[in-house]
Amino acid sequence: KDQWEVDPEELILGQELGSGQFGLVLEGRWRDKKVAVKTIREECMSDEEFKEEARVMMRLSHCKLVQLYAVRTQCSPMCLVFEFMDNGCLSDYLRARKGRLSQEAMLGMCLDVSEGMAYLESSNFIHRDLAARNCLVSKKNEVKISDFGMTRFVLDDQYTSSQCSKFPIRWSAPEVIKYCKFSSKSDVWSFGVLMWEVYNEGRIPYENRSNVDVVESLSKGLRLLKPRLAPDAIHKLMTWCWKEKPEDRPSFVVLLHERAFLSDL
Ligand SMILES: Cn1cc(-c2ccnc(-n3ncc4cc(C(C)(C)C)cc(F)c4c3=O)c2CO)cc(Nc2ccncn2)c1=O
Repeated sequence: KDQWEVDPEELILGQELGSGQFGLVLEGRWRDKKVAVKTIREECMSDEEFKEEARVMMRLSHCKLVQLYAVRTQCSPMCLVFEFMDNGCLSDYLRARKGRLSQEAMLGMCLDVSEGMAYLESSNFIHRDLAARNCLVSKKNEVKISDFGMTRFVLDDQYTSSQCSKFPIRWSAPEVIKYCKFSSKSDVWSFGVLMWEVYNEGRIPYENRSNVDVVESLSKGLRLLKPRLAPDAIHKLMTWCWKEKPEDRPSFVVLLHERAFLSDL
């Protein structure tokens, strides 16, 4: 028995949190902690490679990543036991607090995400779908990164090929849209869009444009406009994240040390 294998007796399942990408997500209790339990339907995830990956994901541990505590792979449906994030996903959180978000709160959210992403970057782990909808908010209003790397297990090719409707075009770097070339620098592009979401209180990027229009305007060098609430220094960082060439974009560790992010100023 792998030490990460959860003991079914220890896991108490509660009510539904949502129907996640791979199956139901339930509230639960595990070893006196409140948890979120993700059940994984076999038909929507390739089994073996996932088990191996689960061990990698459990080794990724950082205060700004949603922690994977344990997995149950020995019986179906497989399930993943995560730390519980009381305030749900960041996009809903932003929309619910529209008009009430302070500058400190918005800057803090961007800092939280850049810290978690700098850790993933240093672990050579690419998220592949960084967006406010894939970040979660804790009881203490900390933002943590969720579902990193999980797109690789999505069997539904509506998600995975960039021509299809469910592909996150509005968060994707040009080289991802054109050649599916993922890297930490393509995560940095997505982080720029996430900052835009935060300072636009959860609005959809390129709101009234179709995916085709978005791709076309990006190729002409057009970019998202500065959100009304964003200071110039933050907008400058966003546009740096949206440089056409990946090598011209900052790394997360460089972003972390940017003046606009140094909260001690
Ligand atoms: C850990 N966790 C997960 C969730 C939760 C619930 C339902 N779906 C999801 N999602 N959301 C998004 C998602 C996205 C993917 C991609 C492969 C990247 C496309 C893969 C997933 F597997 C999920 C998933 O499972 C989550 C996110 O994994 C909700 C929590 N908390 C709350 C609290 C209050 N209200 C609602 N949720 C929580 O603490």
